[in-house]
Amino acid sequence: MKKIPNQMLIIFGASGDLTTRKLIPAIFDLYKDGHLPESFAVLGVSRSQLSDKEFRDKSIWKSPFLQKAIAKQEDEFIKTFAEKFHYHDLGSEYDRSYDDLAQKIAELNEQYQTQGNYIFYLSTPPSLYGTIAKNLNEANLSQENGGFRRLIVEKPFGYDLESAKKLNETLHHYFEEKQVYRIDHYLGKETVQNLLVTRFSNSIFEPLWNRRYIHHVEITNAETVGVEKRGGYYDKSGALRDMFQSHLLQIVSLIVMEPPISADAEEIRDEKVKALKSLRIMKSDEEIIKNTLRGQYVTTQIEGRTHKGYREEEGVNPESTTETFAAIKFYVDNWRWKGVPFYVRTGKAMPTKVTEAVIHFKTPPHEVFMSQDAYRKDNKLIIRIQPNEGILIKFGVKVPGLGFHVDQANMEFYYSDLESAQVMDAYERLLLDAMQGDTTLYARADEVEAAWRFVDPILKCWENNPAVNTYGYSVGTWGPRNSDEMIEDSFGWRNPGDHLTDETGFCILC
Ligand SMILES: NC(=O)C1=CN([C@@H]2O[C@H](COP(=O)(O)OP(=O)(O)OC[C@H]3O[C@@H](n4cnc5c(N)ncnc54)[C@H](OP(=O)(O)O)[C@@H]3O)[C@@H](O)[C@H]2O)C=CC1
Ligand SMILES: O=C1O[C@H](COP(=O)(O)O)[C@@H](O)[C@H](O)[C@H]1O
Repeated sequence: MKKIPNQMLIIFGASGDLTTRKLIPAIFDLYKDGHLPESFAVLGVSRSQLSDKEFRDKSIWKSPFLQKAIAKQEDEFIKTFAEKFHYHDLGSEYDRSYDDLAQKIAELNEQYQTQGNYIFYLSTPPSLYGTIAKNLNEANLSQENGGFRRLIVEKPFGYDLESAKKLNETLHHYFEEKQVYRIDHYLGKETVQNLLVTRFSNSIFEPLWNRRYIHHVEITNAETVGVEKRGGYYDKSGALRDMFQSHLLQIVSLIVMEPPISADAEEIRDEKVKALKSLRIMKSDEEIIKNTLRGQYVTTQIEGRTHKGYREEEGVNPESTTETFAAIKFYVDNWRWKGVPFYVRTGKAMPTKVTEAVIHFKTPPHEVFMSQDAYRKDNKLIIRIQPNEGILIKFGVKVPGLGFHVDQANMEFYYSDLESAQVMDAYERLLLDAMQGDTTLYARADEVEAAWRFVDPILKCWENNPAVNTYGYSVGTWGPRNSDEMIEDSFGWRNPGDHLTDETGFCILC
């Protein structure tokens, strides 16, 4: 691993949920695993008035998200970690100027010898991203004179194509593109990255990876939880913006892209952009309504217990039409994928938490052998992104005994079986990359815009036709029942783990 330069991480929105729940535990893991540079400091910035001690107590010593990890360490070890954390408030009415902030940063830079290398992490409401970038620029904090200046921007990156473009323009006013790191935590997941390696380091897959051999591609992202405490945010977003536009289209781009000429960040991102640009944009409402479906979870009784419906969640409009489930069928208009349907669905309050991509291969051109009744003739490659990260191939084998009967067998690989299997948390990996200046796993401006270009007409159509193709679904189900009918040739969706009853959870074999 490259030596990581000394630096300071300045988190805007330091008193918020994401910082406490994800960022600080990720920084702690980096510290524990010896990945932090020799000189490193964190400066938390928000409006709340907190002393350094109060900030450290809230986000480290008393953080529910760190208790397990710190219980395993000596107090002295945690103390050294906590002392790297400082806090600065911008005043309850934003009345403290960024010159004060610049002064504070300069003092810490001196104290920690961070060599003027700063990463600014924007974990505030997105409406503030532009203002913060502007203020940083005016306080001479965005200019790379001596040290590096990087800006990590959290999702959502825009609300639609127009706002994403505007945000890009604004950021480019104050920071150069190479300084901007748009985070998509799915790219930090080991199995998402493994999609690239599986495809481009195995000559057994790549020759089959095209319209001649692939029948269709299916991607499922399911969560058991509802919107929890994020109802206010989610009600303005919905599943299409929250998951599909960002995380799921990232997975699509890795499945669709052409081989990059090297593992260089720009080469990979160029290919991903090309992939996203080749998604066929649905132009008419008629086409969109035919190829998309949305749902909202409704109040459900399960074994005598009432589970809240979406409209009853805190922060949600009781008449909301925001979708908590979305399923989209689309095509990719290029040489490799012409005519291959892609089916992607995402939903909350579903039976299990799972994200996987399934490549369904075409059946052999001529049936020579007799199949078992339940045998599905298509070979499948299942890439399990979470949980039980791994890969599975389903293929036909002879049933022992007389005749030539075929049944389906599995060949599988689990990450957990690797000896050195320590899967880094996505935020840990992505922070480390930003600290090293590696943008490969961050989204580029044109990539984000290409994704919005595909999603925008669907959003507009759904907004103009709130009742069309919208269905309720019970908590703990795979979304609206008619979503199965979307998939041609009566394949239906693969509902992993559906028939599994044991308590060990489900595996990719199911
Ligand atoms: N929470 C999550 O799981 C995820 C969140 N995100 C994104 O991360 C960002 C933060 O989300 P989350 O932590 O949940 O939000 P919260 O509402 O919990 O926190 C927002 C933070 O921003 C601070 N803040 C508000 N105004 C300013 C300002 N002018 N300058 C500096 N800080 C300010 C708030 O503190 P104060 O009031 O003290 O100023 C608070 O610390 C959002 O863009 C969200 O979409 C993305 C993926 C997942
Ligand atoms: O970005 C988001 O992702 C989470 C799901 O992330 P995962 O790593 O647990 O799969 C989702 O719950 C949230 O709504 C969304 O904003």
